[in-house]
Amino acid sequence: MNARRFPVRAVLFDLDGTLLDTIADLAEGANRMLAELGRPTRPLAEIHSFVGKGIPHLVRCCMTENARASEAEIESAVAVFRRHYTEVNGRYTTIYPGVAETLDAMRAMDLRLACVTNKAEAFTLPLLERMRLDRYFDAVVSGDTLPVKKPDPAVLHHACGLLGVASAQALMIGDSANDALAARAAGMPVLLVTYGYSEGMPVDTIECDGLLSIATGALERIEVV
Ligand SMILES: O=C(O)COP(=O)(O)O
Ligand SMILES: [Mg+2]
Repeated sequence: MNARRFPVRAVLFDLDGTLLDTIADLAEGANRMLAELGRPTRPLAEIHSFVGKGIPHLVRCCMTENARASEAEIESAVAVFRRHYTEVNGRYTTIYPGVAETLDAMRAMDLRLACVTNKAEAFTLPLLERMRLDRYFDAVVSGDTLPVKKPDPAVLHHACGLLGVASAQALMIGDSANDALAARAAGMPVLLVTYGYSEGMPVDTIECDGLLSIATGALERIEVV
């Protein structure tokens, strides 16, 4: 049976865990931070479960999960993380299979494309350039573009405003509950990839409009209007 196609003029993509596999660089930045602060480093799988709500949240989890840290220590740890992550951002990052083909096909369909990420702008823009993905996007909304991040729907409305489309004419493609909740609240359909980072939650337990094992699967779920 064919799944329902969503009538769309734009597609909004999450970044970490959806377009790019960035976990090795995030874990390297986090562990360099922990080592500098004289704290035990953490396994990659644990850091994986901390990714999704932006850098301040990642650093807070690294500092407080089975450990203690004051607010002042967490705040200065964010600055340490940012210094290390600036050095490693993109070093071990890879593009997931099917992503470039999907973006090429969507551009050929005249869809407007945006990247909407909780990653801070200082890391998002150089990473998109380094991975040669910047050329696909008509708009990029990062974790510190607005005072709020996903799951707040304001970031998706903001991206649609930049693209000049109504939120109801856009499709969100992400990997976590932050993407799904933001899309639901913004009144747009959402598909989740099964290969990304979902904060330790099984992705098939997150309420959404469908799962994608590879990004190209999205092409069968849209109809350009
Ligand atoms: O920075 C994060 O924690 C996650 O970023 P994302 O929104 O691109 O998945
Ligand atoms: Mg993500």
